[in-house]
Amino acid sequence: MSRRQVHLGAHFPGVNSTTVWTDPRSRSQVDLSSFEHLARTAEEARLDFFFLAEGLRLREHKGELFDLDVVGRPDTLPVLAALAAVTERLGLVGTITTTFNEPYELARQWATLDLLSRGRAGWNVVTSSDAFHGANFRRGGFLPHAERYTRAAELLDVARQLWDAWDDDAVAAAGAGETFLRPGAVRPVDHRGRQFTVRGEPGTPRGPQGHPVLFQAGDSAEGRDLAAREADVVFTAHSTVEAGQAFYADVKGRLAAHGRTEDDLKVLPAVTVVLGDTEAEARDRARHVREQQVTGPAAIAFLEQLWGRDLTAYDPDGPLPAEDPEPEHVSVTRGRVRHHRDPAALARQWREQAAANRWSIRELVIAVGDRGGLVGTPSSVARQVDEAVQCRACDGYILVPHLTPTGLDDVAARVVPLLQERGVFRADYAGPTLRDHLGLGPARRPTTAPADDRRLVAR
Ligand SMILES: Cc1cc2nc3c(=O)[nH]c(=O)nc-3n(C[C@H](O)[C@H](O)[C@H](O)COP(=O)(O)O)c2cc1C
Repeated sequence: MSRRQVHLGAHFPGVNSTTVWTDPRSRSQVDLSSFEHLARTAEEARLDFFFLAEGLRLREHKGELFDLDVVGRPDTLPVLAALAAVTERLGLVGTITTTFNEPYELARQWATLDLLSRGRAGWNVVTSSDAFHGANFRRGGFLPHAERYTRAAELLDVARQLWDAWDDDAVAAAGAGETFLRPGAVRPVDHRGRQFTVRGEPGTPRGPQGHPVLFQAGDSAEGRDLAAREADVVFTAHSTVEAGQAFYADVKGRLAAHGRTEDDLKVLPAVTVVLGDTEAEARDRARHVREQQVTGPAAIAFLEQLWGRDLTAYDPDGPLPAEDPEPEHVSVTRGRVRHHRDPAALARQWREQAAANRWSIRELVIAVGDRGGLVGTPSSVARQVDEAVQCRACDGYILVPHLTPTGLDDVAARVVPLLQERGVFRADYAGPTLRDHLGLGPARRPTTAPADDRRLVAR
């Protein structure tokens, strides 16, 4: 039996604590040349797609803008549209929330990107984390967690109706015949739901993929259900083999209820990669990267997120605070997803870990914030990627470099050829569209409605 094929995406390292902006090789996170460099590198290596995250508000810490790592980024869709002009085959995937947008405008924008890129558009659907982001939008507050997913489901339903309203061959070939549109090839949409009312014919012709490839990132049961029902790819943070296998089994186990099979949904965790000529050199480099990511002030700010109070009097190279966090004050940081269910218990656990290993605050933060990632020689990293895919921990990875924009260069030059040699990664693109790269069939409409609100998507 042939080996399962690896899928790879390139995450633009624009913002966040993984990005090492103090490195002298770092360049702008907003300049077109940076996006272009990463995209061209990814395309030359025959990666499946380029990937952009979305952040709709600058993070705050203790009432001020959080300035210890990179913040501020351009809007997703114009960046992808610009990249469509400088790449030929690479998939172009971006994150856009369903919580603050309207389905008509999103369907139109994604269809436009799919047209401009000739079938390379992919939409990472997220529902956003908190009311802090909501304050920037006219909805003001925020939808409760479950309602965000109900809204996402209805929004996707409307978007699919809009994408399907034009037939593939609705428009006559230029210069042929007297009528521009084939009669009956564009049908009106008439949707009246709890969140949206949309009536009329959409103004944008159908893109080459029909529907853009749909990604989903959200880890709750509702998020996983949305992925199982609607998505072609799920983006996850479960990047270790053990956590990945559990996530993979869970999310793929949800597919049958929607008449779908394992191959219909790809699981792609975010992962960092650090290479060296020897294993020891790679480990040293990984350690150096972590030390650059976790400066002394960053370590203190990280602890303050759990303790919920100012800890700047503490020495980052000294021991952890002896007192416990006060739960009612927890979360002095806004705009970043954190799930500390029991801060006091976690603080105790960290204190014990630090004492047992003789770690300072900074060493503790370096250790507990480390998601593992792929560290090793090019051949050991290629083997790790291959094995993770064969043992169903994932279907590949979204690679998250720590340097903007050159962080993918070494992986592209040194690891991808080894994956090709192993017979698990394409030597060239098999087709022109992102659907082709991911081995996905034609765009489909979901066969089942959301369990909690079937009325909304009855058709
Ligand atoms: C791997 C991953 C990547 C995400 N990326 C983004 C992002 O770029 N922008 C964003 O607003 N939310 C992002 N999210 C957060 C989701 O929007 C979601 O709101 C959040 O995970 C809470 O939903 P949940 O309870 O279903 O996990 C991401 C989530 C995951 C798991």
